[in-house]
Amino acid sequence: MLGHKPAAGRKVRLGVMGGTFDPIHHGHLVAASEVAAVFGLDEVVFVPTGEPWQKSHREVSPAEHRYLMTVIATASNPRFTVSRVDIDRPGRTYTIDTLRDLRAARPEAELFFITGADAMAQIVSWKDKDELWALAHFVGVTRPGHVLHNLGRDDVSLLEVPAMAISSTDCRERVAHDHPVWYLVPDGVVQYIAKHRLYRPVTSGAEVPA
Ligand SMILES: Nc1ncnc2c1ncn2[C@@H]1O[C@H](COP(=O)(O)OP(=O)(O)OP(=O)(O)O)[C@@H](O)[C@H]1O
Ligand SMILES: O=C(O)c1ccc[n+]([C@@H]2O[C@H](COP(=O)([O-])O)[C@@H](O)[C@H]2O)c1
Repeated sequence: MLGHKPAAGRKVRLGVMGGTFDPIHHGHLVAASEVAAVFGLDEVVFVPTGEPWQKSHREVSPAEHRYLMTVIATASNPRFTVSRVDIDRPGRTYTIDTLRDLRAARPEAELFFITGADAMAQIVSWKDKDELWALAHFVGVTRPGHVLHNLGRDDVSLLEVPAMAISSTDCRERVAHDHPVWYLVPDGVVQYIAKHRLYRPVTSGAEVPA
């Protein structure tokens, strides 16, 4: 098992960072790192979405690209791991399934689902939302430009994390306009995006310059 062993007799504390990660950026990594430190997590598993149904208004990059970028971004941290549960499950991705699958795979672990302020505000629209709370402790983290609400629940924790005004949308737009994403995403992810020409406008054969 990756991650760190807990003290004898204590349950493994497993953070779960779900996201589309198109691409993964330093805002995701800082949020996970801060929650891990404050909640004494043994491991944080990053779970790239398969079909993120609330992002169906835009084209999402193939899951394998998003998965591999997540592996590259987390590789240097011994407490960070990546799970394929959401990308290997056919159909739309719902957190209720993510948490059930992780509970089945890691019955020894106590789960902490990490979510940014924007996603937190959307939870009321998530599938089977009333059943989520029994499966994991939810930790809402601050994000520049969004107000963090606790949904009126005592069992949800709120945490201020270092402010990283970065979004995947902004990273994609920067690449599309030939602007740098160095230091917004990990170096290996910059290279991966360039190597696979992700987020570049598609040029048809007819548009080859003279
Ligand atoms: N800069 C950030 N600070 C804190 N939390 C963040 C930050 N960026 C994303 N998150 C949180 O990480 C999780 C996954 O986010 P996601 O992969 O959708 O990234 P995103 O930057 O919001 O993407 P997009 O711009 O494509 O919507 C969500 O819970 C989101 O709120
Ligand atoms: O369960 C749902 O209905 C649901 C709806 C939207 C988002 N989520 C989860 O929220 C996390 C962040 O999603 P996103 O779309 O902001 O990248 C990710 O783990 C998604 O699977 C979950």
